[in-house]
Amino acid sequence: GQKFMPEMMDKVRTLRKKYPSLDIEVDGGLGPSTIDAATSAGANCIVAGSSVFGAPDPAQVITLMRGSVEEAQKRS
Ligand SMILES: O=C(CO)[C@H](O)[C@H](O)COP(=O)(O)O
Repeated sequence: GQKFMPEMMDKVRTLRKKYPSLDIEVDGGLGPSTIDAATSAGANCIVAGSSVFGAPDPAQVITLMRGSVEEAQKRS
């Protein structure tokens, strides 16, 4: 898959500030090591391929990423 692009998170942050209830999707390179950067910038729709399908326990990775979205929403 596409590598995570941290430099795009400013764009996500700007959109989130302007549109508090918009669905903002990030796709590419998302997994346990990158999810918090995306969700704290304001992403709430997460597309993930390799980190889920390549995991020994896919459900655990999904739960972790969902938790990251929820935690970021609580902080906002
Ligand atoms: O559907 C896709 C491409 O068609 C996604 O971009 C892809 O599955 C993302 O993969 P990864 O999480 O491994 O970067």
